[in-house]
Amino acid sequence: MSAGLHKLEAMARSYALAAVRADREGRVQEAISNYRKAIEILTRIVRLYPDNPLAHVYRGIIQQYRKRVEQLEKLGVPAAPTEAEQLEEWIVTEKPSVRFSDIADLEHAKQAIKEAIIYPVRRPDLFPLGWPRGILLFGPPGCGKTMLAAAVANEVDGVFFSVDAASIMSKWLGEAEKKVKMLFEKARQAAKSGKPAIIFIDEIDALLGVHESEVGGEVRVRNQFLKEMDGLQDKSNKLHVYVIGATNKPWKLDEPFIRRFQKRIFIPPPDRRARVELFRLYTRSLKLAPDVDLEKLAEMTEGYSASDIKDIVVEAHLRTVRELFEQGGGEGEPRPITMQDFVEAIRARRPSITREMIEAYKRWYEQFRG
Ligand SMILES: Nc1ncnc2c1ncn2[C@@H]1O[C@H](COP(=O)(O)OP(=O)(O)OP(=O)(O)O)[C@@H](O)[C@H]1O
Repeated sequence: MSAGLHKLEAMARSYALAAVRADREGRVQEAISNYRKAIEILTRIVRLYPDNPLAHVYRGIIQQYRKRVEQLEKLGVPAAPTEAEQLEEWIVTEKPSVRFSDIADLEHAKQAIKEAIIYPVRRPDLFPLGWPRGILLFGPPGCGKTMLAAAVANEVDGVFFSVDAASIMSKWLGEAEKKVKMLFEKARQAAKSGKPAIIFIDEIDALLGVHESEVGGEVRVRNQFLKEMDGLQDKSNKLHVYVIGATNKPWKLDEPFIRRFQKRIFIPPPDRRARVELFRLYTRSLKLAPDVDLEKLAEMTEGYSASDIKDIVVEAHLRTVRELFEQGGGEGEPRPITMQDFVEAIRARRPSITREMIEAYKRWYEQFRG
């Protein structure tokens, strides 16, 4: 008997037990939810393993649980959230406030994104051969991938759907596929109402999954995703739905996946000049002592990400605030931040990015330049 079947049966059993226990103890919502999960898994078992000798027993149990769920629902308890409502919880559709001008450096990435999204949104007539709908941002953590995606949505006055791939990979079999479908459906609806839709999927490599034992569940999520991407790319499709995927581990993506992201943009760690810009950006509203030399700080922070640099500035500033509370009772203003504050904040923090990481990104890019 397959390990997959065993695993499913064990899952079904544990939901069934939880459901019956909750039912017996009067916890109606919990009982309904566990019965439903047990039904879902048993249905899957029956579908995947129709020749299993216990299949007819499972069918009987499914019927029985369905009836019980109906009875419990009739007890007048508040309706459980619908599937659509549950699925909506993990999609963030906030309007981002970040703009390109808030992002230090990354000029080539900004330009590439303008050409891939902003120009086609504004003048689709200038792109008779079509344009890419999938854009992959890859590079070390904390260097602006999320910021860039949010800024694009803002610049085109679009609707921003931000999801984390790990949160799509729900532990309930089948649900992850539905989530992917629903995400694209919502984006298409938004685009039909006239606004460009930007789907941002962080850590997109997680969509490929790692647990092969889940009876093909992850393969189906991946296939659903590829199918949705193909739908967007269809030449006759004039809707402005774009998918921006971000990853720190592009080498985890397989070829069919990579192919759907026609545009691949490397988001590098900040170089010396960019680090000066970041220090300037983040110290803009702070009081600095005359000895603070931003060029020198940039020189000292090779290998630090943009996010690290922000944290260093926060820490240096915090030292002055801490002092004000510890020594001055919290009255008045903190003293200006000195070079020493920055140096100590840098010392207390390791750079997040190594030379080997950069080499690995470059090697990958050489192979899949887009
Ligand atoms: N180029 C940049 N200019 C200004 N601030 C930046 C830049 N890049 C990153 N930051 C700062 O670092 C934080 C984290 O950046 P962001 O979330 O965009 O990184 P990321 O590349 O998406 O990282 P991850 O892979 O960890 O999701 C931002 O909220 C911002 O404060």
